Parts: sequence; structure tokens; C-alpha cells
Amino acid sequence: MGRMHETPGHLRRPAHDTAPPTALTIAGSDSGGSAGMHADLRAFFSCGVHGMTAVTAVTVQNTVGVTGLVEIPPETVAAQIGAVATDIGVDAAKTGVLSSATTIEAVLAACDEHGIGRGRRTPFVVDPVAASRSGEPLLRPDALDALRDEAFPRATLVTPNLDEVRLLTGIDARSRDDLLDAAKAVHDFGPDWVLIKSGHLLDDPKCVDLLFDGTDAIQLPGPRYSTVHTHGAGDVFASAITAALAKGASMPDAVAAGKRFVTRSVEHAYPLGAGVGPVSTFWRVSPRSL
Ligand SMILES: Nc1ncnc2c1ncn2[C@@H]1O[C@H](COP(=O)(O)OP(=O)(O)O)[C@@H](O)[C@H]1O
Ligand SMILES: Cc1ncc(COP(=O)(O)OP(=O)(O)O)c(N)n1
Repeated sequence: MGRMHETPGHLRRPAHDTAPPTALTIAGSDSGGSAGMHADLRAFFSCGVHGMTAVTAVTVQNTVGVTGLVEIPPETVAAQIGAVATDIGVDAAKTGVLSSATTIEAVLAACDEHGIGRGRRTPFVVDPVAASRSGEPLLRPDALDALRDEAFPRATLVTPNLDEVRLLTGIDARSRDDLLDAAKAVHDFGPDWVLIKSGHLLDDPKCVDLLFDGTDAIQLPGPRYSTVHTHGAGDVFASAITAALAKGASMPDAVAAGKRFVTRSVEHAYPLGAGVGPVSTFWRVSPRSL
């Protein structure tokens, strides 16, 4: 038998020599690094997918609030989507801040062109971010109709929190019992799936989110941790779901994986600055290790 030749050390192939799945976030930046595309990228990498960005807006933001927002020209947002879709490929995509009706139109046209959306090759998660945690608007008033009437029907999954449910449907959900009506009302706008997030039900001792496909509802139970540091929780949840979809998971499995990820992220949330600190996307690694 011939002698096996060892690969010289300097030519050794990396342990993972095939490319990981890819995920794209179409979202705004947060200079404080807690929410928006910064949180999305951290969650993507922690969940083992290659993260890519189409930046829609730059926010001036820290743990206390948002003091500025500059929109990226819609054609530049669309061009970013085209650049990564045509060269790298997108296994799953999500949205965050979409800021204006013209940006939404440009994003949806680019997604249509590149097979991103409900019933297409690439799953499309629409997180209808309307305002920051501290209440500053992140969406122009004219954009709400475009989000509901144009983006939702193209979404594989829509992930509103309870403030966004109120804004979009007028339903003021006050307890777990109200979540199914909220999910039905959002589902009527046309997405395949709706995930109603329950973080804002502060009197509920648990965080039980609800996934709905128009027929069946699946409860996603989780503990409620006693922390104020939940900045970016919604972004991290939607991104962890998007990462699982990029790996080929079914929607119920992807949302269950996302819920496990965000729950641990809230558990390990940390104080930062003078305001609301971020959920941790790196609870799997020690911050002290080199
Ligand atoms: N204090 C908490 N403890 C555990 N999970 C939480 C807590 N607050 C929010 N979550 C979870 O984080 C995710 C994001 O929820 P939510 O806060 O409602 O959205 P958003 O960040 O978009 O406002 C949900 O899965 C929710 O159940
Ligand atoms: C640039 C930017 N995008 C999104 C948000 C909101 O983040 P989200 O996770 O939906 O909400 P909070 O958990 O921070 O309330 C943001 N603040 N900035």
C-alpha cells in the first residue's frame, strides 16, 4: 500500500472548507451596537451563518435613545441587495427599519427581482420595526400602509411586537388570551406566518409568544427574566429565526430555535451606558477568553 502523504501544515485546509449558509438583513444601523443591523449580524454569526447587510438608514443611537436618523437613498439600498444576491446568494433575508414608503418599494422590487419572498426561493422575514424602545419613530407615517399592504403579502413570516400590532390593527392586546386575535388580524394582511411577540406583557410571569399560519396556533413558552436590558431583543429573535431558515429549517422549527436563542440572550443581557443595555448574542462564548 502506498504511503499516505501528509498535507504540509501551511497548506492544511480549514476545518470547515465549505461555505456556511448566508443571511441578509435589510435594516438600519445602531451606533450603540445593540439593535438594528448590528444586533442582526451578531445573531447571524452566533447562529453559524454568514451575515450580509443592505443598510437602509443610519441612526444616531445609544442606550438612552435615538437622536438622529439619516436615510440611505432607496436605489443604494436596492443596489446592496442586488450586489449580494447576484454574487454571493441569499439563503434567507429579513428586514428591520425600512424608514419610508419609497425605500419599501425599492426593497420589494429588488427582492422580487432576486427571488426573495413568500412562495419564492428565499424565505423573507419582515420585522415591522416602527419605533425605538424609547419611543422615537423609525418609520415615516406614510410607510405604515406600504409595510402592511405591500411588504406583508410578500412575507414568509411577520414578527410584530404588541406596540406594532396596535399600530397596524388597532388591537390593544393586554394578556396572553388576546394574542390569537392579534395574530389573525395580522395574518389577514397576507403573510404565510405571523409571530406575535409577548415581551411587552409585563404582568405575565412568562413570555409566551404565538406562531400562527392562518389555521393552527403554536405557543412558544419561555421564562420572563427580571431585567430592563432588553435592547435589540426583537432584532435578535427575528435574526436567529432567519439564520435557522437559511439552514433549511421548517418555520415551526426555525421559530422554536429562535425562541431558545433569544431567551438565552435575554438571560445574559448586560448593562451598558446610562440606559437600556443589550441582550447578549455571545452567551455561547466567554467574554474573558482570548
Ligand atoms: N424579560 C424577558 N425575559 C425573557 N424573554 C423576553 C423578555 N422580554 C422579551 N422577551 C422575549 O424576547 C423576544 C422579543 O420580544 P419583544 O420584547 O416583545 O419584542 P421587541 O424587542 O421587538 O419589542 C420575545 O421572544 C419575547 O418573549
Ligand atoms: C436601527 C434600529 N433598528 C431597530 C431598532 C429596534 O430594535 P428592536 O429589537 O425591535 O427593539 P428593542 O428591543 O430595541 O425595543 C432600533 N432601536 N434601532
